[in-house]
Amino acid sequence: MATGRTYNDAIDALNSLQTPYAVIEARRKAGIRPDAASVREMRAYLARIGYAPRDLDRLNIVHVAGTKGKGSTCAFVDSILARYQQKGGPPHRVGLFTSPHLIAVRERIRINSVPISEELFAKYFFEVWDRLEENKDVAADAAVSGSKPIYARYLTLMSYHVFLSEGVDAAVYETGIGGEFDATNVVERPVASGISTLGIDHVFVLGDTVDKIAWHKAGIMKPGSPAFTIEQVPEAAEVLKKRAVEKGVDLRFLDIDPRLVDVKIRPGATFQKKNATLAVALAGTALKRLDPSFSPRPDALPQEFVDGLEQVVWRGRCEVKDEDSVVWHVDGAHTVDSLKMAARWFVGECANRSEAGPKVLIFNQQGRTEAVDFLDGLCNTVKNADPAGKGFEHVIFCTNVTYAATGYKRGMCQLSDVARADANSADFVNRQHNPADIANMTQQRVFAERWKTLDPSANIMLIPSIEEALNTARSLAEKEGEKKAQALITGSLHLVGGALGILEGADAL
Ligand SMILES: Nc1ncnc2c1ncn2[C@@H]1O[C@H](COP(=O)(O)OP(=O)(O)OP(=O)(O)O)[C@@H](O)[C@H]1O
Ligand SMILES: [Mg+2]
Ligand SMILES: [Mg+2]
Repeated sequence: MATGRTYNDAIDALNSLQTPYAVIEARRKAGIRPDAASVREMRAYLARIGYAPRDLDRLNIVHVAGTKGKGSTCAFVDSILARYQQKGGPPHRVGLFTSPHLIAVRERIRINSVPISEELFAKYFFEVWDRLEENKDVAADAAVSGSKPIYARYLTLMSYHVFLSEGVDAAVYETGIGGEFDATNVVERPVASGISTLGIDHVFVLGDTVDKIAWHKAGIMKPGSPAFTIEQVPEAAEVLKKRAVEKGVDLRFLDIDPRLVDVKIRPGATFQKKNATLAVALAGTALKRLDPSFSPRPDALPQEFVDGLEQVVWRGRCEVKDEDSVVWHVDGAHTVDSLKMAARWFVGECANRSEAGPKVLIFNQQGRTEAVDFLDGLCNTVKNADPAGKGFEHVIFCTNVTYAATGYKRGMCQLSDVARADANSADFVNRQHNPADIANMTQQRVFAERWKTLDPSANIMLIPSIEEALNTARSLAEKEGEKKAQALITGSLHLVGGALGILEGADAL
């Protein structure tokens, strides 16, 4: 264990808790999945750092699960609550816990919408670390005696300590994977639970059909707490209803809130209005809990809600950055359905721009073999939207390594590089992928083969780093001349975080 106590030391210690690729593979082969023991273990860790689940009641937690739109919904709720906090509250301090991060791990734990500082992160990280060390045997569960929780669980545990120590009185929690067995599911009495759009993702852990996935997500509903969801595909809706009845939970299916009609939600697409609808219901329930006299007019949203929804900042989703020769469209979609949404959004943006030049795709996915099936919808959505049936002229498949020169050191690095990684890059360290696949661009080659069958006229390129991918797009654009190239950067949040870091430099966070 590192001897120092700096932010950098905290990040190194945290990275040592990542499950290595070899272990993930071994578990997958043995068919080991998270189960009820996961939440039991989280409770035991919570006890070791000095809290009982009922202590979490002080946080007035809004808990959100879903396949897509969790983070966006949480960001909307946070932004609405922030308007009340800024007026003097309640709430007086708002916590936000999300995953994954784009640029720095601190992004996952925010107070009043701002990522906690490096100093606070280091302080609370090591307080949790020390308590775990000191109370090795306090846990009722033998499985966790003496051990440390893995990466995502450690951050979840730490977030409770941060929020409780900092006097947070309303906290918004995004689940990591699933719900029933997720680390965030130690909360027993949330103020409200929200389930965003359900679809297919994390098939190994959650199952390969929407009903199995819905079962997991429904696990965040708790008796005594209202639950909300939006329109779902029938198989998912059925499971949610059934589990709500079993648990005795009042689950409401919300149609798009008519009060949003004049609210400028960005992007103005239906999926985002669903996220906003869910957020309005969740924030309203939280505010009512904090202040029983809170009773907004039924026919119009309070100004604080409108401002919160219109002014939300949620980086890496549907972002446009206009440069001299390229307009970058940046979206972290990484499932079949959300990539279709992202493609539709991109096409809409291009259509609004009279000077739109050639279309360029920069795509990365790492580690998920099913990702090759993400490409069909992406390719066809763009082709079908073009009157001449033209898709992307240039298609770049890159790895998730950020920089060309420093390679793995700044990117998703190998175990041996963890110690050498510098302050900023350590947030990107990822031991969960096979380094050989990245070096050989194995997955990118599979993508290229598929794209050739989808669109034989496309100019397909394999590029080893995000930095070089962006530079390639720029030089293609300059060659093409007067019309600005329209680039879509999508497929993974690692790609999007890396790209924003390069495009914005030090200002990225
Ligand atoms: N309700 C939705 N339905 C379908 N796609 C969505 C929805 N909301 C967002 N998306 C798409 O998914 C992307 C990721 O959104 P968001 O970060 O809110 O999802 P998430 O559930 O937090 O995903 P993650 O698995 O990355 O944590 C967005 O950029 C957008 O393209
Ligand atoms: Mg996910
Ligand atoms: Mg998320």
